[in-house]
Amino acid sequence: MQVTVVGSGYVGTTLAACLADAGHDVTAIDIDPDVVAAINDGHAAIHEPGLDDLLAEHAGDRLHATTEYESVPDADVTFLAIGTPSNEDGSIDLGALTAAAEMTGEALVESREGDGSSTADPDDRHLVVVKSTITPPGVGEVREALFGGAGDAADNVELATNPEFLREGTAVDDFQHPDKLVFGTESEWATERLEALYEPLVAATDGDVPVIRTDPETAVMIKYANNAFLASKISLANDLGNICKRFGIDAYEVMDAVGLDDRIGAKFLRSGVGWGGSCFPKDVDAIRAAAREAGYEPALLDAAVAVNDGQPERMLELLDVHADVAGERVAVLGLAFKPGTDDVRNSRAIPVIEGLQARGAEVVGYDPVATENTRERFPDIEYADSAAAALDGASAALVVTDWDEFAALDDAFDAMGAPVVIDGRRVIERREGLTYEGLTW
Ligand SMILES: NC(=O)c1ccc[n+]([C@@H]2O[C@H](COP(=O)([O-])OP(=O)(O)OC[C@H]3O[C@@H](n4cnc5c(N)ncnc54)[C@H](O)[C@@H]3O)[C@@H](O)[C@H]2O)c1
Ligand SMILES: O=c1ccn([C@@H]2O[C@H](COP(=O)(O)OP(=O)(O)O[C@H]3O[C@H](CO)[C@@H](O)[C@H](O)[C@H]3O)[C@@H](O)[C@H]2O)c(=O)[nH]1
Repeated sequence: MQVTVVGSGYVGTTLAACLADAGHDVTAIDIDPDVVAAINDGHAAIHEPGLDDLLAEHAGDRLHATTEYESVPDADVTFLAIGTPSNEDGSIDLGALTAAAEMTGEALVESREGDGSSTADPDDRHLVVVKSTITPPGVGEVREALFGGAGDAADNVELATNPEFLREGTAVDDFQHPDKLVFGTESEWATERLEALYEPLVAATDGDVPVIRTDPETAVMIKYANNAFLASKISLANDLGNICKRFGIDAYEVMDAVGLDDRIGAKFLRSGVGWGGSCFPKDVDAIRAAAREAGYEPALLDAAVAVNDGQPERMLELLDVHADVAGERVAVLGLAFKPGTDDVRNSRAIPVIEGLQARGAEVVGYDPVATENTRERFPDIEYADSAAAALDGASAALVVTDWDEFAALDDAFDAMGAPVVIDGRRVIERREGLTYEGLTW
């Protein structure tokens, strides 16, 4: 199939590379020429394990990147994978996505004018699929932008939604081995087209991927329910973990046992400094705002956010018990919102660094891949080239991201003055000579 992917960020680049790998001819569009140049050069503008290998294999062959929308009319499917960030009040900002939808519609008109056709040709229908995470009311807004751009050509265009569940750090593997596929369509034709598109991917997984065929609004609600559930699950683990800490009980021992209950499951029960990233915070905020707009107060989701927002400060309060860090060098180990990515959007490192700065500490940060992205937010703190260099001469260390390499740190703590380690992710072993506090254990 001919596929166009509009937006080449974490989701769009993964989608484009994996669809090319599945045998489709893919054009990746982005307004950022550097992103386009990187893809055509066979590597990604972001850090995502496995992605560069796919780009190196398919760029210039089944995968091309461009800043132009020219490939849209010839595509069997055009995906919109544009960011949907938060407005100040937490509601979804659809500005970039509706702009891209309108440009996609306009590209279809131009092709219609180009070939002189004036009536709807049922064999020449265009399926435009929203990959971005959008609220149910947002579906109508994107449809309006797309059809508005398409004008008279709109009768040949159909909108569908196909939310994405991949995680950063494991994006390629998640996309290639999905737990489920969700097709939100308005016709059998659109459903069949999506089935045909995903067929090689499903076949590669022995064909046992559940497919949910539903309407566009239900499909996007499934995505929010998914993220809201997972974020709340972690917040519940954090709430219970904070209680455990008060009683001197190890929350990990407790939750490991709780997770053995089939009805609960073992995943996403790791308590600590909380959930960050480009998805959970903004998506939980967006669905809370949409619920409120519709006249419903989402009390449980409000509480999940409140617990999450409190965790970085709880970490700093534990530090206060052991050290006055004013004027002291303090290491922050891990800047990315999770291991395996260079993404720092809503990383828990941000409130932790701000809290340290408010205490007058001299912050030195270390992350294997997220330093440059953090520098944009905190240009004036020191950045170390290794965890050991960050710890050298520091009077305290705060572990914010569970990178594997931190678990291997041992002698490096000897270079600290009077070593205090506050572990927000349970990666460091307690050891002799180390004043160690786990956030919930
Ligand atoms: N990041 C994730 O792990 C993840 C997972 C599932 C779903 N999602 C959802 O997918 C969507 C995209 O997320 P992301 O993290 O990939 O975003 P991103 O910010 O990494 O990428 C968006 C890209 O779109 C480009 N862009 C903006 N306007 C454009 C336009 N008019 N035409 C062409 N390109 C344009 C930007 O330059 C950028 O490269 C969001 O709705 C997000 O919630 C993200
Ligand atoms: O037990 C856990 C698991 C995760 N986290 C934190 O939760 C955040 C999110 O982690 P994760 O879900 O692994 O990464 P994301 O890439 O944000 O993926 C989430 O958000 C994506 C965007 O919507 C969805 O597609 C994914 O299904 C969903 O897991 C990170 O800060 C993690 O440190 C915990 O604190 N405890």
